[in-house]
Amino acid sequence: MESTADGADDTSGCRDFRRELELKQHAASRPLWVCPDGRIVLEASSPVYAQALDLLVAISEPVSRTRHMQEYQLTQYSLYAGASMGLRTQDITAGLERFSKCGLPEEVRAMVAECTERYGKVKLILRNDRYYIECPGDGAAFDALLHDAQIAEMRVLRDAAEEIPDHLRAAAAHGGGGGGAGSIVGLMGAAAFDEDEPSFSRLEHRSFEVDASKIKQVKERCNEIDWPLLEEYDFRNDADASALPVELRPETRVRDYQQAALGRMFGSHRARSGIIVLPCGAGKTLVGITAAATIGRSCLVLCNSAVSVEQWYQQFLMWTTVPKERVTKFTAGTKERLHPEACVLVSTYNMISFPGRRSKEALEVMADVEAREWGLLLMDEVHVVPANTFLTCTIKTKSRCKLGLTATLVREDDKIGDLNFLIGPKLYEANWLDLQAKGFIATVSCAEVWCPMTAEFFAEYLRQPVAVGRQLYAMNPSKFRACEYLVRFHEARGDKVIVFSDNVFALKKYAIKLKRPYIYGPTPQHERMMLLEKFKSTSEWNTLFISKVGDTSIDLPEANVIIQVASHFGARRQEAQRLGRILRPKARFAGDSTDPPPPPLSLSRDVLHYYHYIIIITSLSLHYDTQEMFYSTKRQQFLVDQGYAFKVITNLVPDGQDELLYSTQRDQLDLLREVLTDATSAEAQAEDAREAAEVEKDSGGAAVYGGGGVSRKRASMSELSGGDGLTYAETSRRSAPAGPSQRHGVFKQIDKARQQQRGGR
Ligand SMILES: Nc1ncnc2c1ncn2[C@@H]1O[C@H](COP(=O)(O)OP(=O)(O)OP(=O)(O)O)[C@@H](O)[C@H]1O
Repeated sequence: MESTADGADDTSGCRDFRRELELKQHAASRPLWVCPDGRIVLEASSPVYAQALDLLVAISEPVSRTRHMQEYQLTQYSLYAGASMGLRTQDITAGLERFSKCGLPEEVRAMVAECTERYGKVKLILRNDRYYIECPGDGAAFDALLHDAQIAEMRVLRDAAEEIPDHLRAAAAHGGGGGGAGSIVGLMGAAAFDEDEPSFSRLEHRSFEVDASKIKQVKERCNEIDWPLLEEYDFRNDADASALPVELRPETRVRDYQQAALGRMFGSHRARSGIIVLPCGAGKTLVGITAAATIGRSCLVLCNSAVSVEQWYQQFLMWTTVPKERVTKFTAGTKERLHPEACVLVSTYNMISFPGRRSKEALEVMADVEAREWGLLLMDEVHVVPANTFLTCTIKTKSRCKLGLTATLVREDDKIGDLNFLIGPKLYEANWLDLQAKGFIATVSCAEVWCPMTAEFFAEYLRQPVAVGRQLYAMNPSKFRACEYLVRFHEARGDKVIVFSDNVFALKKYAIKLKRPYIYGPTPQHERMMLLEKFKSTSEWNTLFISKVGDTSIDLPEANVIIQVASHFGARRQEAQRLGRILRPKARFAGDSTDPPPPPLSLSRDVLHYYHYIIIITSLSLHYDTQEMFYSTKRQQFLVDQGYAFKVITNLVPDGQDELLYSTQRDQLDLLREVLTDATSAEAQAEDAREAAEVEKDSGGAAVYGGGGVSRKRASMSELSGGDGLTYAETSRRSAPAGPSQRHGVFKQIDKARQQQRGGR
């Protein structure tokens, strides 16, 4: 490899760090490679893997977590999260130094220092309907904010004495406040009791009030001047909010990873706002409910769809002792008034942010929602909510603490940064493979089935416009036969199969030809319920064809096989969500049952296995990728990064399967004619439009199906994780962990210095 003087290799994007990093003694027993650009590689086989992982989860973003090697990236936000959990600069550098095979690069030290010294030092507190900025014990932060002209405009000037909150005033009376209330903005020197420190140490609580209607601007400005706000709620000392009578039921057992996630939220005996990331089916709902029960104040839950509202409602009653009358729903179909005392309200993002005219009942509920100071705002599936809807919800509701829950902290619309900004840092992210190994989520085999296009379809594919091309690969006879083969194979094993097709035309054709039921947007609710019930509880139908309405609003706990025949573009989240449909292990395998976790996958018939197939059309010659291969690779990226290896099956259907449909050339040509006539028909197009509208409605306007913006390039470790020697080398330009524009200032300065050095040579 040709590399430049500083080790950078411009052609491959790789860098050779040998000159910069020197191996330490006993390097082999240390698990980390820490690169000067903040990338960290962790060896999963190390005996101190678990300890090193704990540190990395707290301070970095996972990029790729394959079975043997994992890659992480230090970012501004990840270090912010670490600092907000109480990790000090020296804790982080000492931890990295201890586990690193080489001396810690100066750049990394500088970045850790710069980010952690400032983050977590400025807090935004809601108290008695007023927002305060507090800088406990940090005079530099306080001075910087106090002297900032833009923040000065958003301050609220009141009488200084009024500024001191009751609990601090009481503390001051008992403990003797240090310093005096000095400035016109109510500078306080009151002492506070910190539960973290049993010695009752006194902290200087410098604070001032800011305009509640300008919170977004205040946050933005604080970010700009590098003093980001941390939202923390001292719920134990909140005498103003009435208590919610809620406790977890004695039989509720919170799993260890759920506890670990909650530990990150409540580590300082206060509630930190932020995001918890757990795989689908790992029990985010119980995590949210436990957080609500811990805070014990009014809680507003926002979800994506009415189906999720119902699930949250039921689970609140199932896991906790909260009186039924204290839990209400607010959806298009159910508009219950809030309990006048502390309560739980479950609603959708759309209901809260709806800009149009509302019914009288809805107006009344909304007035209650807006008037109340919520102890906790729980936001489910935060990664899918459109940025504006999200912003409106956070502005319309006043909450002391916000918790976002998600399975996939990836978006195709480049808005992930907004979540950090509007909710808070990521508090915890579970490792999918660890939960799989413990039996909490199912062990799934993933495979990409490659089917070469038949010659006649390929000739048309090259000639036809893109939209028709899509129908040609969705309806290709070789794909159809692969699907039919898999359906029959798995049905014969007693499996329950879901076939996903985003292409309505193909969905109907497949289902009708194979004589299996299908559900798509226009399927009436009662028919959906009937079909799902039959699928779940009888052996009459073991395969169900579903369009993308199944991504968000249909609960399919019985399925253990997913086959994907046609998908829209390259949304990584959608892929993960679909896999999530089968991740919930069936009762006998769940990690909290007394049964042992499932054995490693084999094809024995007495064990329930989970399969995720993606059938894609390849070009005849395999000399170039079809568009479908291109998008499929992009879609898999997230799962590959979670450690899933996709096996490639190139010869799925054995010879002599003549009983499969479209086995003769005549049948195939008939199909081609049918596709060419129907695919371009106005009816097919109208159908697609109806489907899109239906999905939009079901998901509460939250469907984000990404496309473009993809570049093919050699990626990091996920390249190595493709099954059977295949490399998965595509990554989204937008999702690349540390592109130049996302890099921290320290790295930018270093890059600039390097460029200047090079220029000078
Ligand atoms: N601690 C626990 N003990 C027993 N069962 C649990 C526990 N936590 C979660 N579950 C069960 O696991 C299943 C999945 O939980 P939940 O629906 O909250 O998952 P999720 O993470 O929200 O998944 P998705 O993203 O697919 O909605 C549910 O049946 C739930 O009751």
